[in-house]
Amino acid sequence: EEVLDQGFHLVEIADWPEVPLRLGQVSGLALDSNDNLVIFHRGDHRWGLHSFNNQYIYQQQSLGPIQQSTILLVDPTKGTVLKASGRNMFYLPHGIATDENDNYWVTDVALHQVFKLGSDGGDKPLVVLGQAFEPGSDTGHFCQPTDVAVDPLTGNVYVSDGYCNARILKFSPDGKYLAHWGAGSSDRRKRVQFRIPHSLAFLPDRREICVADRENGRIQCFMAGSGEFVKEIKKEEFGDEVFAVSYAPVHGGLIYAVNGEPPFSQSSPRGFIVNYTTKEVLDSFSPDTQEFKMPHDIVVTSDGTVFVGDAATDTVTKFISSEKAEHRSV
Ligand SMILES: O=C(N[C@@H](O)C(=O)O)c1ccccc1
Repeated sequence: EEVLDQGFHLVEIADWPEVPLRLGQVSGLALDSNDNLVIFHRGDHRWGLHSFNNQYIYQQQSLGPIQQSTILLVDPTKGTVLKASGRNMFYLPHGIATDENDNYWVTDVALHQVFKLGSDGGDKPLVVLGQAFEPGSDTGHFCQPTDVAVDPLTGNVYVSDGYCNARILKFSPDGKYLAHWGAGSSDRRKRVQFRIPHSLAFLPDRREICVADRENGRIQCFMAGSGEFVKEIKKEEFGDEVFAVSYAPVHGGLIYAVNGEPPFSQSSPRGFIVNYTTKEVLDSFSPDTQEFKMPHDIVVTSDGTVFVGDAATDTVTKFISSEKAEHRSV
């Protein structure tokens, strides 16, 4: 029978960007207050099997920081670079988020640090959290922190920490430690043992923070104020790993996610749109031109345009809903 088409089917815009962006590993994506795309990439640095020793100490410090601009502000329609920054600061970029004033919050897994950068593109950070190149698990250290999300109402900052910790921390807008939960959670009822909390999404209409609990192949959502567990979204379609999560406060709340390559890679990773309330998978999508290899972050604009950054193909792919695609002037 004709499946009710709620217009959630996403199709790739193959002619975006108009000019190649010459990216390194794309680790993080964000949107600014004008729905411009922010890309956080690794230039000529790559995260490989020998990047860290077994104490999580970065082994390539001698390479120095990435000399290319690691933060690109990109026009969502053309793909042209509006502003480039983040030179000579980072070693292994990972997550990025914007706050209400279009400041950037970023994480670097080699530095084990979190930075707040002014939107003027100045390279002197406004806030630095953690100790350079020093992994740790107290409130002044991170271990390969993966992402940041900002509560637009309070300005509070959430950090998912990380590959070698298993927790979410909460800071004030100026970087004061407020709370954390995760491994050893205070919420005994719902053990929240994360296995690589890899990506964060703030839900402004629900005042929740959701995390892509990567190796558990699930998304978990918590009350932003208390850290109290709210719900878990774990779908057969996700397979073993969920790499990133994003959210649109429309149609009752839509969760966007990308998964990891299934074992023995019989199929390629995909993007998913899930109804937050019913947990129903409304659509799954992948590029027509080049299959996803390691889709690493995903963002959705206010008009439903989706961007996915891939840390293995070094690309960003743009998708719009098929109904919009039909009306595109060619
Ligand atoms: O997960 C990994 N990488 C990606 O998430 C990333 O590049 O952020 C990774 C893990 C171990 C060794 C090498 C890479």
